[in-house]
Amino acid sequence: MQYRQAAIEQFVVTAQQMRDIEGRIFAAGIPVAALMEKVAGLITHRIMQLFPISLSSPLSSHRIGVLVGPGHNGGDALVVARELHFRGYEIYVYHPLFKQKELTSQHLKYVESLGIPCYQSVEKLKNCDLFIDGLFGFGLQRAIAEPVASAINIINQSNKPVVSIDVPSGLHTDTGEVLGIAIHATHTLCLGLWKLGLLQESALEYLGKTELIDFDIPLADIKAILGESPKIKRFTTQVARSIIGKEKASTNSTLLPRKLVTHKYKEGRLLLVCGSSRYAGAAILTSLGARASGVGMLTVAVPESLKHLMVSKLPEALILSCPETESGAISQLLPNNIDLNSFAAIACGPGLTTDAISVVKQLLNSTVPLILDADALNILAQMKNPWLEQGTIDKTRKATTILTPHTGEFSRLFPKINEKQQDRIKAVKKAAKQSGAIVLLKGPRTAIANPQGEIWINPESTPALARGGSGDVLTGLMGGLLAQSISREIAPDTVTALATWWHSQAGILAAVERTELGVDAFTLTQYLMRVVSF
Ligand SMILES: NC(=O)C1=CN([C@@H]2O[C@H](COP(=O)(O)OP(=O)(O)OC[C@H]3O[C@@H](n4cnc5c(N)ncnc54)[C@H](O)[C@@H]3O)[C@@H](O)[C@H]2O)[C@@H](O)CC1
Ligand SMILES: [K+]
Repeated sequence: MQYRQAAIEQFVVTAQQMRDIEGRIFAAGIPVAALMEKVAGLITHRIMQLFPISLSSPLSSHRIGVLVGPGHNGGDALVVARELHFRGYEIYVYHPLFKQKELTSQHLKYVESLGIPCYQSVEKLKNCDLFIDGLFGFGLQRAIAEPVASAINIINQSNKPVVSIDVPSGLHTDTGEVLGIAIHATHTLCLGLWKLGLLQESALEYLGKTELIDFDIPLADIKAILGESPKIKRFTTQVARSIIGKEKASTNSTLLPRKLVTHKYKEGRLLLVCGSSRYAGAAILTSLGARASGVGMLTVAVPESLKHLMVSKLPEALILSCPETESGAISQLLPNNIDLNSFAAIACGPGLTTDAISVVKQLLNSTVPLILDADALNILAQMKNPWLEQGTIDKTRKATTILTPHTGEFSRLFPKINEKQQDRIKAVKKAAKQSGAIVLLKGPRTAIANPQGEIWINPESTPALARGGSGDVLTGLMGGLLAQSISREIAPDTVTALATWWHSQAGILAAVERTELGVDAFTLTQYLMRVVSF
């Protein structure tokens, strides 16, 4: 993949950043109208690919309703309307009574002069087969009012495909929040750079298939606004491949290829602390996740009653049987005389139950990179550890700490940060700053923040992963990758994002073959390796 394309797919902008970038290119000399022509030409081309006029079907199946708002989103839509008209599509325009921007108004005048029917009632478009939504883009400032609200409702009820230009009209460009009502698109063609709101969960059901239309904004202008190393990035497949590194010569910073001269301890030494007599399966799933990471040496600490089960399921792992509480949780790790600091990474939590409190305390005292998940997070929340509010967890521990909560665990850990707000990205950023840990907030668009405010967003996932045990697999996989990353100079937040991407891609792959109902957590572990055998 070209450098430009790879970079562009990672960048994420707010409406204001997009305005600032746009301001720079206009100031540099490109006329606004010229840019609109260029962008609309690219949109036209893409729509013709998605909805081609076939010679065998009558043209009437290509009646397109174009929804035109007052700003330049409406201007884009009018240029697309004009071009599709010339290419043989039957076009009908809806433009509610608005004071239009000058350029938009000129395009409307020309479209009308071509004899394209233009209406102020959306009812006139009821026979259209497809709609193009150019009501509002990143200039939407307030809730959508009548008559546009009713028009959007009618379009949504039509069950016809809708292609939204830039963002589905009605969504807030930054938070993805619905301002009154929003278009339910089947396709969103995002212009130039990914808008932050399209990565927020509140937007997901409105977006349909999303793609970026790159219109050649110079990288220098993007970097002038976002900085040399932008704070918020999408963790794309290309980023993942560059870290896994199968195709490159070993640079000491990729997982593959392995060095010819190596040994198991050099390839990561991981300790998993998981399971209880009540949740034995969690220990198995976590371990199978770790196995798929390729980690050199896996040690799993479980309550003694699980030892035989674990040995039978994971013959390659060293199983440490630990004394257990009456409830069947691990009571302590120490009697095994293990030196916690000899591990490259530790992952703790799945199936632990909250009775394993002394174990979590012991692990927090280690100086090894530590992932805390599931019950380890609940224990941490119960401990009301002041670190969580003083931004010092990593400094106090003297090693990286990664917290991987889902929504419920997040609100227990960080009760003062209201994650139920629309903006999960802001919430995870605050949590990382407040605790000093790397925080991963799970969901359909998992976000990972480090204490410096750098954020990775996983841009693709599947609801097939909304299933018990799926998170345990992630913890194991992440642990295995973290253990291998230590000698490879891969930043821990990048490893966290890589594990998230890998886990989602395995879910997507499994769901394609088995439907979204067929991806139980054990099956998921069987697909992990296939993600990287590209
Ligand atoms: N940023 C770029 O580089 C480019 C942007 N272009 C297009 O321009 C769009 C942005 O254009 P604009 O800034 O004109 O913004 P919009 O087209 O999103 O609309 C802004 C207009 O809507 C009005 N408005 C806002 N909220 C309203 C509401 N709730 N009810 C009624 N009226 C409301 C505003 O007063 C303003 O007139 C982008 O989304 C994209 O489609 C492209 O033409 C080319 C390149
Ligand atoms: K739109």
